[in-house]
Amino acid sequence: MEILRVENLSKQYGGLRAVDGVNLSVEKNTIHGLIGPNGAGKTTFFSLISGFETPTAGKIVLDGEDITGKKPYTLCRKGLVRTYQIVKPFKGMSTVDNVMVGSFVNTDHVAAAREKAMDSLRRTKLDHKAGVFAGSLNLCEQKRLEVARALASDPKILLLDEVMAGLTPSEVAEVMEIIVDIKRAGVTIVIIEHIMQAIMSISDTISVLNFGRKIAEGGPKEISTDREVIAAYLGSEFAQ
Ligand SMILES: Nc1ncnc2c1ncn2[C@@H]1O[C@H](COP(=O)(O)OP(=O)(O)OP(=O)(O)O)[C@@H](O)[C@H]1O
Repeated sequence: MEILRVENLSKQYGGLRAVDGVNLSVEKNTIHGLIGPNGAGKTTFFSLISGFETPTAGKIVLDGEDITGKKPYTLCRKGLVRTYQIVKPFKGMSTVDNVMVGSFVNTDHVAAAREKAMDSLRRTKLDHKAGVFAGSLNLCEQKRLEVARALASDPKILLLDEVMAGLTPSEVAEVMEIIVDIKRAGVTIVIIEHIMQAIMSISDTISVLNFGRKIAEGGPKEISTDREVIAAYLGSEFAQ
């Protein structure tokens, strides 16, 4: 069953079409990977879906409702939330207080918000760091904090922007496990990631963007052998 549909989505910056007529459908309770070379339009695509940018053309439908042009806060209340490529915790606040910022989307009660935050920290294996300043967390912990904060708002669909970038292989494995657990708990995930081995092993479906256009879509096996995808990443001589 479909949870998110994007029709002919486009974003033009001056003469540049960062996202160019993309059609895409995300199935409920799946992990949908979004890959493509640098500058392909992946982050812009996320910004359009999550309401941080307004599309030049096209339509975004969440659970049957047209959400095109809706603001991030409204979308968050409807269950669509994103994380950022660059982590920005409130460094002078504790880890749990950072995560409570997400909880307050759905509750005004401090005790309930704290409980939700602690639950999110357990799911991201950060509960032992609840009381420390977020500024003292290492990169992997800060990335998990971003995920915990998003989870605390109780999303139906979670957009993850490069949550594994800059991590060691064992940290990548740990984050992969956390993401699969989140899916198992019933959350649909759309994920941008450059680490191929990670995206290939956790995604149910992968869409490939290149110069703002969707050039391929399918299961990991199909994508890894697609000539156009190989050409986009490695140069056309490799696809011959
Ligand atoms: N606010 C903006 N104004 C003008 N051009 C922009 C803006 N945001 C993005 N772009 C351009 O749009 C194109 C797509 O950028 P985007 O960041 O979405 O790509 P990406 O696939 O996320 O890349 P990366 O993998 O490097 O993060 C790039 O050419 C970029 O320079």
